[in-house]
Amino acid sequence: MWTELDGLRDSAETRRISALFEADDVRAQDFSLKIDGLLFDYSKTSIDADAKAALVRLADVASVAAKRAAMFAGEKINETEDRAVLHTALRNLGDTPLVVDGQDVLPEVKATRERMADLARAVRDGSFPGNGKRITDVVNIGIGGSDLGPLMAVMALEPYGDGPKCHFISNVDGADATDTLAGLDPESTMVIVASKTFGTQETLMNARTVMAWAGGPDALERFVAISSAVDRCALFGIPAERVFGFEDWVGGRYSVWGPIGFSLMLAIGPKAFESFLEGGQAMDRHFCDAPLEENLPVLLALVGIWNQQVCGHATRAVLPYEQRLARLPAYLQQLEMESNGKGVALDGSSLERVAGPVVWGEPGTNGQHAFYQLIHQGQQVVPCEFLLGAEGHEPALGEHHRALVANCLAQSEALLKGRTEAEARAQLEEKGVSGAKLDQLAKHRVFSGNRPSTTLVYPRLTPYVLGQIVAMYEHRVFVEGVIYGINSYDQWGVELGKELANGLVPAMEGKGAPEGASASTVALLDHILGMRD
Ligand SMILES: O=P(O)(O)OC[C@H]1O[C@H](O)[C@H](O)[C@@H](O)[C@@H]1O
Repeated sequence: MWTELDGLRDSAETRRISALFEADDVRAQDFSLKIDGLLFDYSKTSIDADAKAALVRLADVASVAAKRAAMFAGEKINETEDRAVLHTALRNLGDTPLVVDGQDVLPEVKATRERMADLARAVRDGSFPGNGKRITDVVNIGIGGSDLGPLMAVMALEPYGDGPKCHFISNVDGADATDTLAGLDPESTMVIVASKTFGTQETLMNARTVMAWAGGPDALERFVAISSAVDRCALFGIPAERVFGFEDWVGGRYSVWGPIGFSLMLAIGPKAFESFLEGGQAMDRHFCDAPLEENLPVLLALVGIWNQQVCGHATRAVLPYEQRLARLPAYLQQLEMESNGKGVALDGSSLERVAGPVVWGEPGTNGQHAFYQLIHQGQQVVPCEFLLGAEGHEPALGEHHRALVANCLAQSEALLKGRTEAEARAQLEEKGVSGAKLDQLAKHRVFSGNRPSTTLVYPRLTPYVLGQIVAMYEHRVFVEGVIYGINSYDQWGVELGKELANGLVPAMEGKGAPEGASASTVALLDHILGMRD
C-alpha cells in the first residue's frame, strides 16, 4: 500500500518547494482548494502532481470512501468498544432517519437539543431559576473531551457571547477550583457537571468541592448534569429535568456538538449554537460528497501523511493567527493524539509505521516571539498549519488585523524562501560589517527555507465557521486513522495511569507504597510525605 509513496521519498528529499513554484505558474491555484468560504492552501509543501496522485491513490486503496460511508451509516467501526461512531448525528439537523440497532437516533438527539435550548433560553432571559438571583456565571466541571471542546469554542466565539460568563474547572489540582470560584457568587452561578462516564475521578471530586462551595445539596437546583450514564447523575442528586444524556456512540473528544456543548449554548444562545452545528453539518456534506482529490479533510490528512511518512517530520504545529483560537491547539492535541496515537492496527497487529504526529502550537503572533526560532532555524523541520481570518471582529482596530495578517503571511513566506548566505552577507555589508565578523555573522543569519506549511483562510470566525473548522479536523483524524488502519475512537492508553493513581492515593494517606511500586516512586513518595506538615 505504501510502496508508491515510499518510492517518492528520494525525489521529495532533494526537491525545493520554491522550484515547484518556478516550474508552475498556477501552482498556488492547483494546490489549493476553495469550498464554502474556506481557502486551504497547501502549495507551500513539497507535494507535486505525482505526489498528490499517489496520496489520493493511497486514500483510495485504504477504502476511505467505504469506511466513511460505514461511519455515517452508524456501523460499529469502533470495534474495540463495539460502538458506532456517530458524533455527526449530533449536528445532523435533517429529518432522514438514521437507524442504529434498529432505531432512528435523530428524534432523541433533537428532543435533547430542544430541552437544552429551553433551559438555555430560561437562563439567558432570567426566568430560571425564578425564585432566586439571575444566573450571571456558569461553571463547567469536566476534563478531556468534557472540557476542551466547550472551553475552546466559548473562547473562540467570545464576540457572540451575550449570555452568562462561562468558567471551566478541569484539573484535580485544588488550585483550579479555588482560582475559578474566587469572586463568583454561588447564588448566581449555574454549575454543569459534564462527564460522559460520570465516573472520572477529577470531575467527581471537583463536583463535590463545588457543591460544598455552593452551599451543599440545596444548591443542586442550579446544577446541570451531562452524561451518557444518566443513572449515575441521579445518584449525585441532580434531578432528571436538568440531566442531558447522550449515547455511547459519541466519543468524548467528539462531543462538543451535543449536551457537552451546553456551556457554549448558554454563552452564545441556542440560535448561534445551531449555526455552529450547521457549519459542522456543511463540512460533513462536503466530506461525504466531494471526490477525494477535492475533499478538504482528505487533503488535510494527506498533507499530514506526506509530511510524516514521506518527509519524516515527527510533529506538526497548529498556529492560529486568531487569539480567540488560543485553545485550539490543546483541543486538537486531544482530538488527534488520543485518536491516532496508537501502536496497533484494528486487528491487534503492530503498526509498521508510526501513526499520528505530535501536535502542538500557540496562536500567532505570540509564538513568533517564543518558539519560531526553532521552526525557522532548528534542525528538525516542523510542518506548520496556519489558520487566519480574512476579517476580525474589531473593525475599529483594523490596524491590528492588518498587522496580524501580514505577520501570518510573512511567516509562511519566510519558511518557504529562507535566506541564503549570500543574501545575509549582502545585508550585513550594507550595514558596514566586514572581515571575519561578516563571515561569522552571516552564518547565523542563514535560513534554509524549504520548510512546509499550509494556510487555512476563513472569512471571519463565526459560529458557522468554527463548526466547519472543528468538523474538518475531526474528519482529518478519521482519514488518517483509516489509512493507518487503526481505531481512532478508543483510548486504552489513558487507563494504566488511572489505575496506578488509584493505587497511590492510599499511599498519600500514609498507608505505604503499593506493592510492586518502583524504587524511584517509593523514594519520591517518602520525600513528598516527609516534606508535608
Ligand atoms: O467525560 P468523561 O467520561 O469524564 O471523560 C473525560 C476524559 O477522560 C478520559 O480519561 C479520556 O482519556 C478522555 O477521552 C475523556 O474525554
